[in-house]
Amino acid sequence: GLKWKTNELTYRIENYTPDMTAAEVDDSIEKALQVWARVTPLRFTRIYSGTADIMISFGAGSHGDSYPFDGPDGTLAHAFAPSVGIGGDAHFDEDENFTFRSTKGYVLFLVAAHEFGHSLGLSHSSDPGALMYPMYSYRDPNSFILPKDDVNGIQSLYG
Ligand SMILES: CC(C)C[C@H](C(=O)NO)C(=O)N[C@@H](CC(=O)O)C(=O)NCc1ccccc1
Ligand SMILES: [Ca+2]
Ligand SMILES: [Zn+2]
Ligand SMILES: [Zn+2]
Repeated sequence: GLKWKTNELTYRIENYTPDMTAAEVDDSIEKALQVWARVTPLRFTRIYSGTADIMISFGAGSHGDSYPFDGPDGTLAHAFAPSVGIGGDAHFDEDENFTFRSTKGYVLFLVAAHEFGHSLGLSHSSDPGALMYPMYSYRDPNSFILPKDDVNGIQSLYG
């Protein structure tokens, strides 16, 4: 579907990557959701069992859907547009090295923020400075500001 019909969404972290501590994964996911919550009426509540709107998991190769991952690099993650079932879910390629703040590997916060853009209904942007640009580029997570193109995109759906 195009967008969520409600502003109150739930998420669940189903498993963890061994690349980082659980607390670092939790913080990365929370901060990535806050990126979008800050510029929309959307609110995210974490649940620890059952089915959430946004189910978050790490897996390598074939991992339970029709889109197997491809080993190190290439595809880093994917997420499904809003809908029932797999809609909204975000899967991260465990064959990547995810990091908390380091430039070595891929910063989970940045990848997750990009994926949650898809989970909320955004497609890729042609603006090279946009978070939703197709290719990962490192930005300091501590000073990250959502680019205008992404603000416009999400507010056109949930403004
Ligand atoms: C066709 C899809 C499944 C490719 C996939 C993606 O866009 N996922 O949202 C992906 O992992 N793209 C790579 C780039 C590539 O495969 O060429 C990427 O870096 N995505 C994560 C990303 C992109 C921009 C900012 C932050 C993170
Ligand atoms: Ca990969
Ligand atoms: Zn998947
Ligand atoms: Zn993408």
